[in-house]
Amino acid sequence: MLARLHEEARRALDPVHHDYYAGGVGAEVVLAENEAAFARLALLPRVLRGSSRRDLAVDLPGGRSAAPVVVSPTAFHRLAHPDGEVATARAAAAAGAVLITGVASTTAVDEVVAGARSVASHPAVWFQLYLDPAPGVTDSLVGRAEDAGCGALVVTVDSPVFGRHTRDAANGFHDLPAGLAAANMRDLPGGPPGGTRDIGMSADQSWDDLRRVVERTDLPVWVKGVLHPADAAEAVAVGAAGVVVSNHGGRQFDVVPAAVDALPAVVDAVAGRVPVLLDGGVHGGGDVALALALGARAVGVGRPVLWGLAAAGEAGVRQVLDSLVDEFDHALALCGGQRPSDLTRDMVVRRGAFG
Ligand SMILES: Cc1cc2nc3c(=O)[nH]c(=O)nc-3n(C[C@H](O)[C@H](O)[C@H](O)COP(=O)(O)O)c2cc1C
Ligand SMILES: O=C(O)C(=O)c1ccccc1
Repeated sequence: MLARLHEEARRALDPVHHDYYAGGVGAEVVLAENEAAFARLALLPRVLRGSSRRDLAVDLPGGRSAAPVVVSPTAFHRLAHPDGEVATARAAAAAGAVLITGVASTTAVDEVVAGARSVASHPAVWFQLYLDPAPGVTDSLVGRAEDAGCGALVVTVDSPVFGRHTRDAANGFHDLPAGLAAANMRDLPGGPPGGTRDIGMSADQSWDDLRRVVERTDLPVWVKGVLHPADAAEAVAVGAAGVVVSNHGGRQFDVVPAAVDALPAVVDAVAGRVPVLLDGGVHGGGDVALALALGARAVGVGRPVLWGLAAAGEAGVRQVLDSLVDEFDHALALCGGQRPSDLTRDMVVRRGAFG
């Protein structure tokens, strides 16, 4: 299903935009590893203890998700489809999935939330942002997310500098086409009147800057892009509500481990104090089950959502989410589980190294 939608998306997209979505940094080692690492793992099902009445819902700081699959933040959805982030938001809300909408969206966050609300009364939409070098810009973005009705903030910390996307450099893709803009970056302090500020990233950001955000908002703050267990502990110490284990889909640094390989140590460091999400390389319900068994409360999907959006707009995103959830439900049944928390680490083995 996902492979077919990716093929349809490839046909629908400008090849340069397809490369932007699909690509990674360096030799794209990490991009490939994220999926390959799942394929190296296997599940040992438990038997004679399941149920035909399965409950997939998970409660997270910032909202409930009907299943442990959320939409990871990805940039520029109107490159994929004219309905852009509104289509994504409607599909996520209809599926009951948490949507993490990004600062780099081509639709302003209040319109994204309005899209979600047009199909569900209490959709969970979270806002992803970077720590801008100008604190006033970060504060304005947080205010926009709060005013829009977002349920949580997700601060991405794996981008002290922007990743060097190999395919974009080869294709000369650096700017959005005319008519599209990073809508959340309009009319910010220090920005051009009526125009958009560049999305700010800085190698000078510190845990103090993150703490400042935590202290200035009532929203739960997730920290996205953690791989080192000590950083996960630091995130908890500054008041993060949750941690997202992620290597940005292989788009930042090509020398890091696969996300799922970094997950267990982070789960151990956090020691149940906050929930842990994982994204990167999830492309089937079995991957969802593996990540949950290793301690993730839920997983995020980035590119699969973009493929659904490019292939068939809102209906395509819905197909991606529904098929992942349906596959996960089937996997849970085959593992003798009734709810996501029935998947435990003792059920995961390394393929070829069991016993
Ligand atoms: C085209 C694209 C744009 C992305 N933009 C952002 C972003 O603006 N902020 C962010 O935190 N992560 C961003 N990501 C990373 C995703 O949130 C997520 O970590 C990654 O895509 C997960 O891997 P997957 O695509 O294998 O599911 C982006 C990923 C892609 C593919
Ligand atoms: O492309 C990305 O991975 C990404 O994170 C991003 C960040 C800011 C603007 C555009 C994309």
